[in-house]
Amino acid sequence: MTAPTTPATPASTGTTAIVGAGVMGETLLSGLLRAGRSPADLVVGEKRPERARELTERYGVAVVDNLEAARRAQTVALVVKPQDMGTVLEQIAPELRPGQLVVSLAAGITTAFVEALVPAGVAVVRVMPNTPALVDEGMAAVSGGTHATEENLAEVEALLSATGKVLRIPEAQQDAVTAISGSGPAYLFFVVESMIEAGVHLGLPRATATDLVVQTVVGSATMLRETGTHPTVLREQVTSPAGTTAAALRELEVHKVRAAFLAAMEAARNRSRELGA
Ligand SMILES: NC(=O)C1=CN([C@@H]2O[C@H](COP(=O)(O)OP(=O)(O)OC[C@H]3O[C@@H](n4cnc5c(N)ncnc54)[C@H](O)[C@@H]3O)[C@@H](O)[C@H]2O)C=CC1
Ligand SMILES: O=C(O)[C@@H]1CCC=N1
Repeated sequence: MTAPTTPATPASTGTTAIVGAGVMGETLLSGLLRAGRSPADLVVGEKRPERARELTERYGVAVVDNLEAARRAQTVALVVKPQDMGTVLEQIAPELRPGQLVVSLAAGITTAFVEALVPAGVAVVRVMPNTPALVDEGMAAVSGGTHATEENLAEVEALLSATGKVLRIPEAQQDAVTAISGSGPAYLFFVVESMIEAGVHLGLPRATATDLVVQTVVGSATMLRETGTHPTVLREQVTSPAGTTAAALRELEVHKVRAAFLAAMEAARNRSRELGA
């Protein structure tokens, strides 16, 4: 039996800055607040003024310019698009000082890229999170850069374990991890959408089809986690000889769904590499 992950309260690590408060930045921010961090210990850098106002109203956090965020913080989490990382690092570099920790959550961006743009003595950690962190069911993978210490990695793990499970991995695996757990929620939502549409096609009301699909996904995911049983075994348990499931699975094979997942995840891994090149 695998125990569900219990969100932990992050250790007190001084002020944390979140630069880039879009989907993932807000996910991190709200998770830290749910885990008991005080809004006074958090500071946000966000370039869209209307978004900045929204975050201050919703969470009571200070939104300041990026330089000020870097000045105030001990740990700076960068949650902008990979294409914006160079600009943001160049903006904040004058305020970064030895002993600070920079955490990049951007797909593809390597610790070497970040290290080349920050002063010597600034530690760098790379993270690939995912959006289920919004409901404390996130999956984050963490890799240390050249100068990251055990203490730096432990701090980032504590920050992220507030919103789900955390794995420490070699950085060489980060692009593949991005293709699995980083982008993975989108594949599952796509499957859910497809199943709901199919239910509607079979004549069910949309609301009924949605309830059936969502609970089936939650129940199946809970079985996987709580029993620890291999998915093949669980699938076989549903598949009666010459039954309905066998008929459906044959169609999934005919339509090459397995091959499609392999191609899709290779494409995501390759795109992650390109973003970091
Ligand atoms: N959305 C997701 O599921 C995941 C996203 N990520 C990574 O998180 C990062 C952000 O992604 P999203 O949140 O989806 O994008 P987003 O577009 O929702 O958020 C990016 C935010 O950064 C702000 N921004 C851009 N330039 C800025 C600057 N110079 N200073 C301050 N703020 C600036 C934008 O206004 C925006 O609010 C990306 O690097 C992505 O690879 C990683 C894992 C999952
Ligand atoms: O689509 C993207 O590039 C980001 C990284 C992983 C999930 N979303």
